[in-house]
Amino acid sequence: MVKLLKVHGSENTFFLFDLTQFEKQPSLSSIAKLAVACQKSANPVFKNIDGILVVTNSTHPDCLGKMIVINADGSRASMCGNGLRTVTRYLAERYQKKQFHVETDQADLAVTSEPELAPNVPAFGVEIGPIRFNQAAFPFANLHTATIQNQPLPDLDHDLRFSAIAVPNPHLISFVSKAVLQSDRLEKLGTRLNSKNQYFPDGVNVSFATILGENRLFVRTFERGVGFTNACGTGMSATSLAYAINQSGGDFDRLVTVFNPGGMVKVHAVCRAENYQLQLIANATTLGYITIPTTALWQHQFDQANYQQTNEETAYQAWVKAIKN
Ligand SMILES: N[C@@H](CCC[C@H](N)C(=O)O)C(=O)O
Repeated sequence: MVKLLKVHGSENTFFLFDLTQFEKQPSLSSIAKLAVACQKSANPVFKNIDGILVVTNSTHPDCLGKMIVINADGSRASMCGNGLRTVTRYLAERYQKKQFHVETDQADLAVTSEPELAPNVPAFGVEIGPIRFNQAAFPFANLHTATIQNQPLPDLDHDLRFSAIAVPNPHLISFVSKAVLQSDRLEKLGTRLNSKNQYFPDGVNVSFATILGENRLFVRTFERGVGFTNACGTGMSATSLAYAINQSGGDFDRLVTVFNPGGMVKVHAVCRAENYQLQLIANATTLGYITIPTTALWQHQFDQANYQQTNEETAYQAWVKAIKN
């Protein structure tokens, strides 16, 4: 029997798949096929997940585990901010620790347990990084610039300004009006840059943000490998950094509140001597526990799964209602 957790951070929903339960490790390609099969499933527990968070042991000092991110379309992502909070919760509960590191594709990231957002709404804080601005980190091409920092890109759009920040997964960010946010421009640009194109050959996560007030943003993201998502943790972190850089001529230390279609997160963006640091703080909700016979899982026979829901979503939705009022 295989165990999976269904989890979310700001309604960015994943299966958390702990590979330490297997004697013989399944391949990442079989997990990528599983992610794709979930999208095609008619079973509401399986369809519409944003990806699979693979958890394995880490050999790195201080790291309680390693996270590998598989997007909904089976592609691999170097990082996932909302996902990392749920992995942090899983490891924190398993090892009874409040502060540790998690190994990710490009860095061992510091994570912490944070005070609950409301009763039964557990919260965690995760470091987001490494942070890069150079063209090779994305990569991007044919845009006639080495970095993209709050500037027009006429090849992509006739009047928007863009910033590009890799954390380390790639993000293209634009601060827009409410009218632009509500238009189809994000979908069109996200679709274009995540299809075969000459500008972002590996695709890019595209976020449109509106400024609601000082240190208050709303961010919507069209994700690489997924499409529209309720929330993108790395996207909101990169957008908060772009906001802080554009709003500040020198040192900054900002706690930015970021609303998104799935809820709200806080991002602590710090710059000391041009050294940027980001911490993302928000919920890590366990929606339920799945058990499924091993053969059924790999043959994508999801009707054989048993799903035990928790009562955490009710508490989370009550919290979302309260923050909107
Ligand atoms: N939703 C995630 C980011 C997931 C990865 C992204 N789709 C990519 O390919 O870079 C988040 O919360 O950060």
